[in-house]
Amino acid sequence: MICLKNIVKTYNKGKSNAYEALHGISMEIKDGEMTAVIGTSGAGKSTLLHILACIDGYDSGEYTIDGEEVGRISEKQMAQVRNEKIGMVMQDFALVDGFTALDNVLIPLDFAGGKQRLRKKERREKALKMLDMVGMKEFAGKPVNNLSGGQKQRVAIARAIANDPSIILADEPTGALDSATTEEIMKVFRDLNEQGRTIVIVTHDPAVAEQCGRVIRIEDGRIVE
Ligand SMILES: Nc1ncnc2c1ncn2[C@@H]1O[C@H](COP(=O)(O)OP(=O)(O)OP(=O)(O)O)[C@@H](O)[C@H]1O
Repeated sequence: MICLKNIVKTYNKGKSNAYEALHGISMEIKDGEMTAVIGTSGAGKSTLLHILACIDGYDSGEYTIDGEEVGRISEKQMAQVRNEKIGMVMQDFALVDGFTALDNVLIPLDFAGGKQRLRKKERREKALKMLDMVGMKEFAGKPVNNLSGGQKQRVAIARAIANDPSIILADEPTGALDSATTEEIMKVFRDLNEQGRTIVIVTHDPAVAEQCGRVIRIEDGRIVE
């Protein structure tokens, strides 16, 4: 499903401060796999995740999702792939403070275009269903700034899955959480994986990596294990 062949990524390409962060990454992630990406600070984990998420481009190599080469499509098509196929979860939750949990989950549903677009009432029902899936339905009307870290991350996961993406990419999703809350959030990811979603989690935490079916270690911009 996800296939990277010899991906090279240089920051500040062509400038005096150019820095090659990925030196030729090749890997395959199959449908339904739950994969951890680990490695020391600066190894290139976030860089790789941003490429997978179609947030960042790359210099050379080939990246295909479901056989479609991402590098060859337009910016607009890339945004479409991002919206339809990928859900992102960040360490700092990236929720809109002051918005309720429900309104945060509604954001991707309100932005969805084309055949994915639902009517207003259906969008609300869908958002509530997503909150229910992560155990947060009863908090739907609460402003997210009044929630705990673990609750915020649940809302962020509900938002990430709102448009039914097949791939969930998470960048240190438990980095701001204590170990008990980390365990709860990992249970949410495992449940989503069991429902068939492909999950890639960048983490520093061995306890998180341990719960993934597969671990990819990156050092110095290369896969070493
Ligand atoms: N926007 C940027 N401009 C220049 N260099 C960058 C940029 N982003 C990252 N880098 C460099 O690329 C390398 C890989 O960074 P990346 O953030 O992918 O590492 P990481 O493994 O995610 O690290 P961490 O665990 O600390 O988040 C680092 O040396 C970093 O300094």
